[in-house]
Amino acid sequence: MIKVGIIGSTGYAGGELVRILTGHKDAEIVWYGSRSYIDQKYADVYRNMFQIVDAACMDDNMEALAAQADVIFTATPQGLCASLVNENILSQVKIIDLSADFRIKDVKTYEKWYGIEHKSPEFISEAVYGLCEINRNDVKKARLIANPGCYTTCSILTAYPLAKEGLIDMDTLIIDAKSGTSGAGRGAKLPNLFCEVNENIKAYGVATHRHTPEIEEQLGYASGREVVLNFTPHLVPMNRGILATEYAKLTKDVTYEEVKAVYDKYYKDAKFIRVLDKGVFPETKWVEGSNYTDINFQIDPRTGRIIMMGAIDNLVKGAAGQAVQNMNLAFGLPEDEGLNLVPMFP
Ligand SMILES: NC(=O)C1=CN([C@@H]2O[C@H](COP(=O)(O)OP(=O)(O)OC[C@H]3O[C@@H](n4cnc5c(N)ncnc54)[C@H](OP(=O)(O)O)[C@@H]3O)[C@@H](O)[C@H]2O)C=CC1
Ligand SMILES: CC(=O)N[C@@H](CCC(=O)OP(=O)(O)O)C(=O)O
Repeated sequence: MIKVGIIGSTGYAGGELVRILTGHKDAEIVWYGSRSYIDQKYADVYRNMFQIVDAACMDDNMEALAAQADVIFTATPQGLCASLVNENILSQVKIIDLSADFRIKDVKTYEKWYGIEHKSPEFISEAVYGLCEINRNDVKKARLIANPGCYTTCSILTAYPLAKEGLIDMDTLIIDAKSGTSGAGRGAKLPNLFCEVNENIKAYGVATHRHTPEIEEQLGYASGREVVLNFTPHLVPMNRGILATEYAKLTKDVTYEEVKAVYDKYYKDAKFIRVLDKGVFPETKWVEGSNYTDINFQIDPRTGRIIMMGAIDNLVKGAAGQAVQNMNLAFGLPEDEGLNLVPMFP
């Protein structure tokens, strides 16, 4: 049994980790970390866990937790994991960080976009970017895994095969993405109040969103060149889900079948990626509650552009599901253990 500690178990991403790991046959949660609910029953924080989780919440003492666990998930605000991790901890336990602390390889870029000082830059280079479908082999050997962001997971997976094969002109790539409000976490924030979000759609972080450099960096590795792109996120009145619509000029004349073959080349064995049938486009409802990424595309011969679309559940493939997928890989388990979550509808 893998002993799991979760720092930040009382947030939305942490709560989803608890939900998924409760059904994982090879994992046992030994630490329900919290800042605000220490010593209170976890099931009082999330009543869906009544009679399922009996434990009380604990603090964020990573040193103490490292002595008890095989893996620690940090589902905490930006900067916290970097401030807690050290060599002694990493020599005892694997860490899967759901925040952005170890995602971006250039510390100055991280500090610029996040506006905070990085407290343990010495571990950035060894951290593996945990986008399982792309970095599967490195994840298996990693002791520190940087779980990708929700917008980034969806945006990168949607464009990755075409970027890798040089089929799209990276200078023309534009990503328009929409997210449900759980993406902003459980903490009370004025822009996320019911009256601000309900019956409303709004762009935010325009030209400044912190996922921009993460997407640029990863698609840069894929395409073998520097990528600078426009990424515009929107908040939509739903609980979960991300839909990314991406536009780029094609570098050559290609048919539907040729592009489909490129997606199949990269994803045909990827359990959690579903390239949809011709003319069927991703919808957030069809992936909700699951670890799937649904993808499809449409060539527009009139403009010479391709329109690519991807949908995920931000809390599952965009956070906790992907984190568990990373854990499975890192511990030599089947990649889908505990993750056979059938999408729910309606
Ligand atoms: N929501 C999403 O869709 C996604 C989130 N993420 C990332 O996951 C992380 C968590 O996000 P999310 O769950 O949405 O956020 P929430 O605001 O819902 O939860 C934050 C969690 O962190 C804990 N926490 C806050 N401050 C501290 C602290 N100083 N010390 C210890 N624990 C602390 C909170 O504890 P308590 O409640 O007990 O005070 C809570 O458990 C973030 O880095 C986020 O960027 C990544 C992908 C998707
Ligand atoms: C709707 C909403 O507010 N979403 C969050 C992204 C959540 C996420 O995945 O981002 P990280 O893992 O990088 O924190 C945002 O825009 O900041």
